[in-house]
Amino acid sequence: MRQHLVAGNWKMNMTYQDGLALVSEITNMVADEVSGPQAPQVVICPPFPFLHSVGKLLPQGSRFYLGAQNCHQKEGGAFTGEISPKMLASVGCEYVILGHSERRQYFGEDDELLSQKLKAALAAGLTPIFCIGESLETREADETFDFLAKQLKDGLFHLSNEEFDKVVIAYEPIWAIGTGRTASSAQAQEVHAFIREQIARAYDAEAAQNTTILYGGSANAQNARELFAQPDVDGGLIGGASLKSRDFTEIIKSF
Ligand SMILES: O=C[C@H](O)COP(=O)(O)O
Repeated sequence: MRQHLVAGNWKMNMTYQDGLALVSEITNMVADEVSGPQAPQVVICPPFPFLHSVGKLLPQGSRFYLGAQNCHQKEGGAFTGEISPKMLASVGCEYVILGHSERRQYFGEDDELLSQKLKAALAAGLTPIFCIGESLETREADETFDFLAKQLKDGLFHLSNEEFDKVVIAYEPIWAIGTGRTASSAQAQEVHAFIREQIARAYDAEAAQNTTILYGGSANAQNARELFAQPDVDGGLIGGASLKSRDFTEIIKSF
């Protein structure tokens, strides 16, 4: 179901102690300052070792949810060092980020592997936050829309209607991630509207309207309000600014 949503992706940052302190600050600030029908769901995505403890700090029945940054494609077995979707669900995770450009770039995750991960995550009852986004080279070559259409088709549109219904999409232009160079609100809106068009073609108009589509890439307390005001931008996948309680809370308040 389409909804306002802000997810904080901590990536490989924070110690356990700092992470728990951050979550306590955020939950307290949000409880005091955030309310109303426009207020988003908030997903906290810490590193694996912190998941269980962070989950315990999230108030039950509140707007907060726990998410992971990745998962393996199998339910279990001899895969040393890996974490299955079932394990994530068992520690209270409800979301998992998949297809982040850092996973694609540094860990060689391709559409075939991501398809398997998506299926596995859905089978375990997790909501995937599936990331797509073009490089600067692709944008400058004026190939953004072809590139994104292919990422959607190969990465996501193999899902059944019922499966697709449970997926959140995050548009993250690679050139904007961690660079301080945010996509303009017009650029974000243009791509988000394009994504909805592609969903309508692959599924139907209702699916397109019901999909939650987040923007990610140097979103911060200063630019979130304008980004979230765009008709097809439903929220954000936040990296750097999710590591500071005041900044993250301001972003959560930006609807
Ligand atoms: O997952 C989050 C994105 O990669 C955005 O990161 P950023 O906000 O640090 O640019």
